[in-house]
Amino acid sequence: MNKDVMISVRGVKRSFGKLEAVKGISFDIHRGQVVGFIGANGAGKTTTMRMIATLEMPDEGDIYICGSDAVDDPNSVRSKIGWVPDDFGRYQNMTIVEYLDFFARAFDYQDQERKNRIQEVMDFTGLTKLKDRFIDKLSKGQGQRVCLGRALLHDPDVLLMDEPAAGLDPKARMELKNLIRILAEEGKTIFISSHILSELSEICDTMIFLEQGEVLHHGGAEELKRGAREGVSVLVKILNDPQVLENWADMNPGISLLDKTNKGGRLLFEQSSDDFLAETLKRMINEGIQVIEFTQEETTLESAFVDLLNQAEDKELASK
Ligand SMILES: Nc1ncnc2c1ncn2[C@@H]1O[C@H](COP(=O)(O)OP(=O)(O)OP(=O)(O)O)[C@@H](O)[C@H]1O
Repeated sequence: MNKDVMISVRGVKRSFGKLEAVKGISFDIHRGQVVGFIGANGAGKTTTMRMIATLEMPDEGDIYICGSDAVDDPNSVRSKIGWVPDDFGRYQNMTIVEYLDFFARAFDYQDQERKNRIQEVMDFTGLTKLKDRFIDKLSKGQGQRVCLGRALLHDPDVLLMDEPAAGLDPKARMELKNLIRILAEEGKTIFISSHILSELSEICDTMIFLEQGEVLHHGGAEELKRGAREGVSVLVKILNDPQVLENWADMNPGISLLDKTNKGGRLLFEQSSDDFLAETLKRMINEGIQVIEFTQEETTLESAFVDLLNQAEDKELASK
């Protein structure tokens, strides 16, 4: 196997009773990459992450972390990964420093080396000032930093983060993003799940989209936007009844209504050339539509994702 492949998932399946949560997915993640794992609720993200973290066994398929087999050699895998779950067990009457000390001992750090490592991790995650606070009394963001700190104690090459930004306020999200950026610069391979697309696109090199247990897309944000839809979306506001715009789009091949708004709607033009747009606008006006706004929209990651889902649904319907 290529030495640069840090996470390799090959034909992995996992069912719970009759429910096929993960349906034979495959992907590779390379050294130093920050990869977003995106999908709706129930898409199978946590199940996949838990299998990579050796907390769940696949029914079929293989998972390798830095070349070690997650099924046959889970202990070796555990020493190479840092697992940041979406929440963690908050023991009572235990301070942050005691908590980190417990795990540092489990990782076999001795004496001064242990103290130094805990201090480094607390400095990095901004926990030094809070070190004597009880972990069951921390805010969501502080708790998330403790989770990250614990995951970093043994200096793993691979970091798996399940919904790390969920429930954080904007400042805490920004701080988390900065920490992820620094870790990526240090060469760590980071795999992060989330439903928040735009947020991940800022920090991820590539994204893997999961839908009902299958990989729909694996690539960069720009690639996704390009591949999602041909043509261009235009927001049109009119003075007439919005129904007029829908009727007009129905009669014009190559133009369709993406969605209605209270003042018009978003149209999809199959051709995106400026000439075609200018010609169409002229024709709309000549045909009695009182256009007050005509704005070409950039494809957002969210709309690209929705288009991708629609395309997948259309394909499924066509195959039935
Ligand atoms: N232990 C389990 N027993 C039964 N069903 C499960 C179990 N774990 C997950 N599932 C089901 O498997 C599917 C995938 O769940 P999973 O938690 O992996 O999705 P997810 O993409 O992480 O969703 P979310 O964003 O809501 O966390 C869901 O339908 C879920 O109900």
